[in-house]
Amino acid sequence: MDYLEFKIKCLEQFREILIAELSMIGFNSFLETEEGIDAYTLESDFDRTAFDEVMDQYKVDAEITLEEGIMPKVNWNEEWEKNYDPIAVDDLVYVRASFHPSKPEFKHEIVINPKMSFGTGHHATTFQMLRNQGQIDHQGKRVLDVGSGTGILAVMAHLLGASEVEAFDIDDWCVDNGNENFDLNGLTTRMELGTIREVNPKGEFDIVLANINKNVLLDEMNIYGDLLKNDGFLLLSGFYTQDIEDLNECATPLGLELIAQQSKDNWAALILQKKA
Ligand SMILES: C[S@@+](CC[C@H](N)C(=O)[O-])C[C@H]1O[C@@H](n2cnc3c(N)ncnc32)[C@H](O)[C@@H]1O
Repeated sequence: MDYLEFKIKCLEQFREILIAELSMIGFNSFLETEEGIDAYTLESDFDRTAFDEVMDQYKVDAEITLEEGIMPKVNWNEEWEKNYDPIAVDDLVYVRASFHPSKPEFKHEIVINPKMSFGTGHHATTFQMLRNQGQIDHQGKRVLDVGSGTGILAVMAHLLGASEVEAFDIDDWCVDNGNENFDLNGLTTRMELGTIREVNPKGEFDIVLANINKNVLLDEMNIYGDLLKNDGFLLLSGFYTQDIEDLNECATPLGLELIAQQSKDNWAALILQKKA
């Protein structure tokens, strides 16, 4: 898959609207730069007419100048080999890429080819989510993974014996990558695209996993609570240690009781349990 790259110089106050307009015509990644934005789209998704229309509309007011190119083909395996070492979470699980040798001495092993998605176990949030999953009985349980990224937590749930795992993410690059990782780890479930409101998961879950960010978690906490069975577990991360209180204040009135908390590199992770 080739990605097209557009380096768009523009006035600062037009960045946001240009990102919104380009998102609507299929661009899926943006980098804000000193001079404007770099925008990326899959070559196969690119609609030249729609793009030219957006540029024409804002060209004068936003003082746009444009440079267009194809993102150099990346040899992902080489990139990963340079940047991605395997990682062990305690003695629970060994996370590696497909080009790393296996380590049979670990109880569980996850193979993640992360491409551009978040979730290799190196970040303190993912690491602690995996560790907390290891504390919870997943055997025969129904698990929901919100903001699944590479799919690493969904894979962990599967390895820990979950009978059903549902996963979704708002980023379609993650969905493609997540499904590749599900294939690599023997999960037949498919990652879906969207927010929890759009995906609208059905039925109740024993475990809900959500490593996203403070604002999304606060906004969606009542939905997680509604989706949980009584005594079910909600595992959260993606926020700083100083935000634990805010998260807990939002969770408590929903009947979600904080039963464990930890921090690593100032990133927090919580285990909450739904009480009847
Ligand atoms: C911090 S990463 C976590 C990825 C993985 N679950 C892990 O633990 O490593 C957060 C993920 O949530 C996704 N995301 C952000 N907002 C979201 C939302 N409202 N609903 C679903 N996914 C969201 C992002 O695209 C990203 O892949």
